[in-house]
Amino acid sequence: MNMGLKDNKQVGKNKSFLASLFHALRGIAALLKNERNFRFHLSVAVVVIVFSFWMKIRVTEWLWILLAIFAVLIAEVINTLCESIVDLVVGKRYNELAKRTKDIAAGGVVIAVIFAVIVGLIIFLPALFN
Ligand SMILES: Nc1ncnc2c1ncn2[C@@H]1O[C@H](COP(=O)(O)OP(=O)(O)OP(=O)(O)O)[C@@H](O)[C@H]1O
Repeated sequence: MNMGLKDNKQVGKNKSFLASLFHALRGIAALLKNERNFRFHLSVAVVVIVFSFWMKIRVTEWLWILLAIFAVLIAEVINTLCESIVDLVVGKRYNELAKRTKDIAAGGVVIAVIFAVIVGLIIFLPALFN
Protein backbone atom coordinates (compact mmCIF):
# COMPACT_ATOMS: atom_id res chain seq x y z
CA MET A 1 0.00 0.00 0.00
CA ASN A 2 1.57 3.27 -1.06
CA MET A 3 -0.86 5.92 0.19
CA GLY A 4 0.89 7.13 3.27
CA LEU A 5 -1.48 4.97 5.32
CA LYS A 6 1.31 2.93 6.90
CA ASP A 7 3.47 5.96 7.59
CA ASN A 8 2.67 6.88 11.20
CA LYS A 9 5.25 9.68 11.17
CA GLN A 10 3.80 11.42 8.09
CA VAL A 11 3.90 15.22 8.32
CA GLY A 12 3.38 16.20 4.67
CA LYS A 13 0.23 16.36 2.55
CA ASN A 14 -1.89 13.29 1.96
CA LYS A 15 -1.05 11.69 -1.39
CA SER A 16 -4.57 10.53 -2.27
CA PHE A 17 -8.22 11.08 -1.42
CA LEU A 18 -8.25 7.66 0.28
CA ALA A 19 -5.33 8.65 2.52
CA SER A 20 -7.14 11.91 3.46
CA LEU A 21 -10.31 9.95 4.25
CA PHE A 22 -8.35 7.43 6.32
CA HIS A 23 -6.82 10.20 8.47
CA ALA A 24 -10.21 11.92 8.82
CA LEU A 25 -11.76 8.66 10.04
CA ARG A 26 -8.91 8.28 12.53
CA GLY A 27 -9.78 11.78 13.76
CA ILE A 28 -13.39 10.71 14.35
CA ALA A 29 -12.17 7.55 16.10
CA ALA A 30 -9.96 9.72 18.35
CA LEU A 31 -12.97 11.91 19.19
CA LEU A 32 -15.02 8.84 20.13
CA LYS A 33 -12.19 7.33 22.17
CA ASN A 34 -10.96 10.40 24.05
CA GLU A 35 -13.83 12.92 24.28
CA ARG A 36 -16.45 12.02 26.89
CA ASN A 37 -18.63 15.04 26.02
CA PHE A 38 -18.61 14.12 22.32
CA ARG A 39 -19.74 10.58 23.20
CA PHE A 40 -22.47 12.00 25.45
CA HIS A 41 -23.81 14.34 22.73
CA LEU A 42 -23.69 11.51 20.18
CA SER A 43 -25.72 9.29 22.53
CA VAL A 44 -28.29 12.06 23.02
CA ALA A 45 -28.44 12.47 19.22
CA VAL A 46 -29.20 8.75 18.77
CA VAL A 47 -32.00 8.95 21.38
CA VAL A 48 -33.46 12.06 19.67
CA ILE A 49 -33.33 10.35 16.25
CA VAL A 50 -35.12 7.23 17.58
CA PHE A 51 -37.71 9.48 19.31
CA SER A 52 -38.20 11.45 16.07
CA PHE A 53 -38.92 8.23 14.15
CA TRP A 54 -41.39 7.22 16.87
CA MET A 55 -43.10 10.64 16.72
CA LYS A 56 -43.24 10.41 12.89
CA ILE A 57 -42.10 14.03 12.49
CA ARG A 58 -42.33 15.78 9.10
CA VAL A 59 -39.45 16.26 6.63
CA THR A 60 -38.96 19.95 7.52
CA GLU A 61 -38.86 18.99 11.21
CA TRP A 62 -36.25 16.33 10.44
CA LEU A 63 -34.13 19.00 8.76
CA TRP A 64 -34.25 21.20 11.89
CA ILE A 65 -33.51 18.25 14.20
CA LEU A 66 -30.54 17.17 12.06
CA LEU A 67 -29.27 20.77 11.88
CA ALA A 68 -29.41 21.01 15.67
CA ILE A 69 -27.65 17.66 16.14
CA PHE A 70 -24.85 18.52 13.72
CA ALA A 71 -24.49 22.04 15.19
CA VAL A 72 -23.80 20.51 18.63
CA LEU A 73 -21.41 17.86 17.28
CA ILE A 74 -19.48 20.40 15.19
CA ALA A 75 -19.30 22.81 18.14
CA GLU A 76 -17.90 19.91 20.18
CA VAL A 77 -15.28 19.21 17.47
CA ILE A 78 -14.25 22.91 17.43
CA ASN A 79 -14.06 22.88 21.25
CA THR A 80 -11.80 19.82 21.17
CA LEU A 81 -9.62 21.43 18.48
CA CYS A 82 -9.21 24.59 20.58
CA GLU A 83 -8.29 22.54 23.66
CA SER A 84 -5.72 20.51 21.70
CA ILE A 85 -4.12 23.57 20.09
CA VAL A 86 -4.01 25.47 23.39
CA ASP A 87 -2.42 22.46 25.14
CA LEU A 88 0.06 22.14 22.27
CA VAL A 89 1.08 25.80 22.68
CA VAL A 90 1.08 26.32 26.46
CA GLY A 91 1.32 22.74 27.76
CA LYS A 92 0.53 22.38 31.47
CA ARG A 93 1.36 26.00 32.33
CA TYR A 94 -1.41 28.33 33.56
CA ASN A 95 -2.09 31.04 31.01
CA GLU A 96 -4.90 33.62 31.11
CA LEU A 97 -5.32 33.63 27.30
CA ALA A 98 -5.37 29.82 27.26
CA LYS A 99 -8.17 29.91 29.84
CA ARG A 100 -10.14 32.49 27.84
CA THR A 101 -9.74 30.49 24.60
CA LYS A 102 -10.88 27.23 26.19
CA ASP A 103 -13.78 28.91 28.01
CA ILE A 104 -14.97 30.60 24.79
CA ALA A 105 -14.76 27.29 22.90
CA ALA A 106 -16.81 25.62 25.65
CA GLY A 107 -19.26 28.55 25.47
CA GLY A 108 -19.73 27.78 21.76
CA VAL A 109 -20.90 24.28 22.70
CA VAL A 110 -23.36 25.70 25.22
CA ILE A 111 -24.79 28.07 22.58
CA ALA A 112 -25.24 25.14 20.15
CA VAL A 113 -26.93 23.07 22.88
CA ILE A 114 -29.32 25.97 23.68
CA PHE A 115 -30.21 26.13 19.96
CA ALA A 116 -30.80 22.34 19.94
CA VAL A 117 -33.02 22.49 23.03
CA ILE A 118 -35.12 25.33 21.53
CA VAL A 119 -35.53 23.37 18.26
CA GLY A 120 -36.51 20.26 20.23
CA LEU A 121 -39.07 22.14 22.33
CA ILE A 122 -40.63 23.82 19.27
CA ILE A 123 -40.97 20.50 17.43
CA PHE A 124 -41.81 18.02 20.19
CA LEU A 125 -43.82 20.02 22.75
CA PRO A 126 -46.89 20.69 20.53
CA ALA A 127 -46.78 17.09 19.24
CA LEU A 128 -46.66 15.71 22.79
CA PHE A 129 -49.59 17.86 23.95
CA ASN A 130 -51.77 16.82 20.96
N1 LIG B 1 -3.34 26.11 30.35
C1 LIG B 1 -4.41 26.61 30.98
N2 LIG B 1 -4.36 27.84 31.54
C2 LIG B 1 -5.43 28.35 32.19
N3 LIG B 1 -6.62 27.72 32.33
C3 LIG B 1 -6.74 26.50 31.79
C4 LIG B 1 -5.65 25.87 31.09
N4 LIG B 1 -6.08 24.65 30.67
C5 LIG B 1 -7.34 24.54 31.07
N5 LIG B 1 -7.75 25.63 31.74
C6 LIG B 1 -9.10 25.84 32.35
O1 LIG B 1 -9.60 24.56 32.74
C7 LIG B 1 -10.81 24.25 32.03
C8 LIG B 1 -10.82 22.80 31.66
O2 LIG B 1 -9.80 22.57 30.72
P1 LIG B 1 -9.60 21.20 29.99
O3 LIG B 1 -8.57 21.36 28.94
O4 LIG B 1 -9.38 20.14 31.01
O5 LIG B 1 -11.00 21.02 29.30
P2 LIG B 1 -12.08 19.86 29.47
O6 LIG B 1 -12.34 19.54 30.88
O7 LIG B 1 -11.68 18.77 28.54
O8 LIG B 1 -13.29 20.72 28.91
P3 LIG B 1 -14.59 20.25 28.16
O9 LIG B 1 -15.42 19.63 29.26
O10 LIG B 1 -15.16 21.53 27.61
O11 LIG B 1 -14.17 19.29 27.09
C9 LIG B 1 -10.84 25.20 30.83
O12 LIG B 1 -12.16 25.50 30.43
C10 LIG B 1 -10.11 26.44 31.39
O13 LIG B 1 -11.01 27.25 32.12
